Amino acid sequence: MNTPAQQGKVSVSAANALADKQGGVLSMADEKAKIEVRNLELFYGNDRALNGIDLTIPEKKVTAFIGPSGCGKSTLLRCFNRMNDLVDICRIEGQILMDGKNIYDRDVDVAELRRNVGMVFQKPNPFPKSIYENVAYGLRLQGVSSKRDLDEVVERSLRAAALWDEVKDRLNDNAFGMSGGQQQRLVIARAIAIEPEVILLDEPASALDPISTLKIEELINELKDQYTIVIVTHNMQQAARVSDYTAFMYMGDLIEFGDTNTLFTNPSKKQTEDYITGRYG
Ligand SMILES: Nc1ncnc2c1ncn2[C@@H]1O[C@H](COP(=O)(O)OP(=O)(O)OP(=O)(O)O)[C@@H](O)[C@H]1O
Repeated sequence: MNTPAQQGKVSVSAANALADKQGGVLSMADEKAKIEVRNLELFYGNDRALNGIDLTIPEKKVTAFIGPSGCGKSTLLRCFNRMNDLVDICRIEGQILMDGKNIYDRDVDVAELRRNVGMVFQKPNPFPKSIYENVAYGLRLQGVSSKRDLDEVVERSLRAAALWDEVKDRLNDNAFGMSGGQQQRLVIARAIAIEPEVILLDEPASALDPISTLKIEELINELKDQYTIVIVTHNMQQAARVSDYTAFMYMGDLIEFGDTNTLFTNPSKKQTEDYITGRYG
């Protein structure tokens, strides 16, 4: 159950975020599993980047991956929509179940998987098209051509991405004319437009100014009622502010996973404590 504070606006500081969450300790026992990672090993050539990860990502919650540079956060995230398939030297062992089905089974349609699992990267990557066409892009690919249907989805997606009011009068302008923060919300609107169930965010705010970062964090908080969200972040305060659950990784291992509040205030492993108190990383 979310606390009222979690359902409301995201606090500005990590301290407040954690204070807001007091009394609302979450338990995986109450969650529905969306993604189950089972004994996942991942190799780049002969180098092992993930060492037998076991982890369950809960449905319609925000899960953050934290840990020092190179510990495997992005690598693990990219397994969830099989982005690593694009890396020739990458090989995986183990399983990733989404709604109980192994997404690495031979009969899985990878294009369909990627429609269902949207991804947003560190650097906003709008297409060199109008704001409208960026959001309509995925639908057009699916063969939707009715202007009324497209208009409706474009507006709904831009509203969901908290961007509609800022752009409704310039939908035909090129997306490159938007600020970085607006571009990132546009990319999120583009992802939402094709109605994925899972949204992967790989350091979505690290290239943005503090105000744009706050908007993205508020947006994440609003989207989690509808989507399962997994976010990689270097910023521990951000993880504390936006996530319900946090996974701490170190050198390809999952060291600790649990309720964000507990992980940041009462970690069970010394390595987690050392990291969150800034002793390394
Ligand atoms: N395409 C690739 N080819 C070879 N090795 C890779 C590739 N991508 C990542 N690695 C290696 O895998 C390990 C994990 O990298 P990854 O980018 O997943 O870590 P990370 O925790 O996300 O780091 P950062 O926070 O710096 O982004 C690192 O040793 C990295 O060098």
